[in-house]
Amino acid sequence: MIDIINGSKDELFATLKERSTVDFKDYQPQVDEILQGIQERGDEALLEYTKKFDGAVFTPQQIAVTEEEFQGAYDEVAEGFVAALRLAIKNIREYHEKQKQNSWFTSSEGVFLGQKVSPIASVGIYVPGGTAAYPSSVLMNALPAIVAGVKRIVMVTPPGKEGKLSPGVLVAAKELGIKEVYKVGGAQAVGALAFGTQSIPKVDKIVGPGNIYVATAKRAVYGYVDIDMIAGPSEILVLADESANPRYVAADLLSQAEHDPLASSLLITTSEVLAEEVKEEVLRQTALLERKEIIEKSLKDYGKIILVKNLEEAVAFANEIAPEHLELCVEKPFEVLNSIENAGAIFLGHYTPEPLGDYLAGPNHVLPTSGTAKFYSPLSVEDYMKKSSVIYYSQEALKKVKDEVMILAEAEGLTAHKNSIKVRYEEND
Ligand SMILES: NC(=O)c1ccc[n+]([C@@H]2O[C@H](COP(=O)([O-])OP(=O)(O)OC[C@H]3O[C@@H](n4cnc5c(N)ncnc54)[C@H](O)[C@@H]3O)[C@@H](O)[C@H]2O)c1
Ligand SMILES: N[C@H](CO)Cc1c[nH]c[nH+]1
Ligand SMILES: [Zn+2]
Repeated sequence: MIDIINGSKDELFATLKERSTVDFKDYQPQVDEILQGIQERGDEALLEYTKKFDGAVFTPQQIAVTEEEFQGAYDEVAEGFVAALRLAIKNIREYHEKQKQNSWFTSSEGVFLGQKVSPIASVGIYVPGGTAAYPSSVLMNALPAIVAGVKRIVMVTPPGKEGKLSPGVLVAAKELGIKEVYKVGGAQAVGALAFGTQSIPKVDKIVGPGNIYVATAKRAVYGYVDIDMIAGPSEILVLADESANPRYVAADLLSQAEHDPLASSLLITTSEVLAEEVKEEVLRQTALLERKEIIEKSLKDYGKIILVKNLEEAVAFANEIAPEHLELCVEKPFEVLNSIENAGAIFLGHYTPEPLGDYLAGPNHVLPTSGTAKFYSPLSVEDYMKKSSVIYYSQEALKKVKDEVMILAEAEGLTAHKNSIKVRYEEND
């Protein structure tokens, strides 16, 4: 169910290209119609689409999660869940605290310059919930916003047929103090956050991963609001030499395959023996897992084992693919790290499985996918902050540079610009 390719780049890149073009254009018309419905009819359309795509029937008053629903969720989560969540919150918060940028200012001879950093006022967080519920994505999206100081954090996530949200997702929101949670998902939720409805006031920015409908909607509303990035279906690339354990490698490949039929799981290895063993292990372990159908589809279409001659070739492949997650299951991972240029998150050694990063190591699990790690970075505190330049010149300091400013304005033919300098010295001279 997972093919071995012998060093041929072409076959691999053709598959990846096909995957990255399973794309927006096929879904755009339907998503545009949904967004237009939300823009024109607000809550009425939101409730209609929630019924159509999620099977949940609400009145406008039932969209927002109530305090009773938050409290009830604590009774439903498994033993140990809240303690595990609190450890994850601690690690993720500590990691993101280090990303916080401060305002800075400099001054000399009547000139005061600086950069004032402020949080974005309101942010909408999309927490996926179609085929699985993601309490961990609540933490990954909200904690950097909290660290940044965002005042209004709004969370949306799709309800199940009976109109309920996952208790784990609700507990995660409650633990972080998020009060505004709405039971809507898909493109209609993105539309509600971007344009506002009678029940959901609009936000300034929308963040968070989701399926192709969510990603297409985020792209479409960019400009009405800001967005973080298009974090699409999950990906893993394991780069392994003969020191790797085939059981661990197979398990890590399967961990991402279970997210989505469009997820991609790749192994690049220098060892033919390992390639064969991983192939067998993948079959053996899949039989023991629950989300077999998704895994089998994802591996059939986007699972590959690539045999290469040496580690240099493997690294070149990895940099070209720019995966969301890159595991370096090699004897000397820290040496290989130096040559990695493009990856959302890099996991070193045989005991740093990707799911550790998904849940509680500390770094963010919202990462660039589909090769966009060549230019995008993981979701971070910076995504929730904006900067303003600060400029002060004294009368004397302006006098020193007035001629140069007027020459530059003149060169652009902008006499009103020149005049704004000139009037100050006509009056005072
Ligand atoms: N990068 C990350 O950090 C990260 C984290 C978690 C999940 N993910 C990814 O997020 C995705 C989650 O997808 P999901 O589907 O489970 O949840 P989702 O919440 O993204 O999507 C579910 C919604 O899609 C809409 N929808 C479904 N079928 C539709 C249709 N035919 N027409 C219109 N709308 C439709 C529905 O409104 C539904 O509420 C997966 O691809 C997973 O890999 C990524
Ligand atoms: N691996 C996903 C990002 O691609 C994140 C996640 C959440 N829960 C489990 N995994
Ligand atoms: Zn995952």
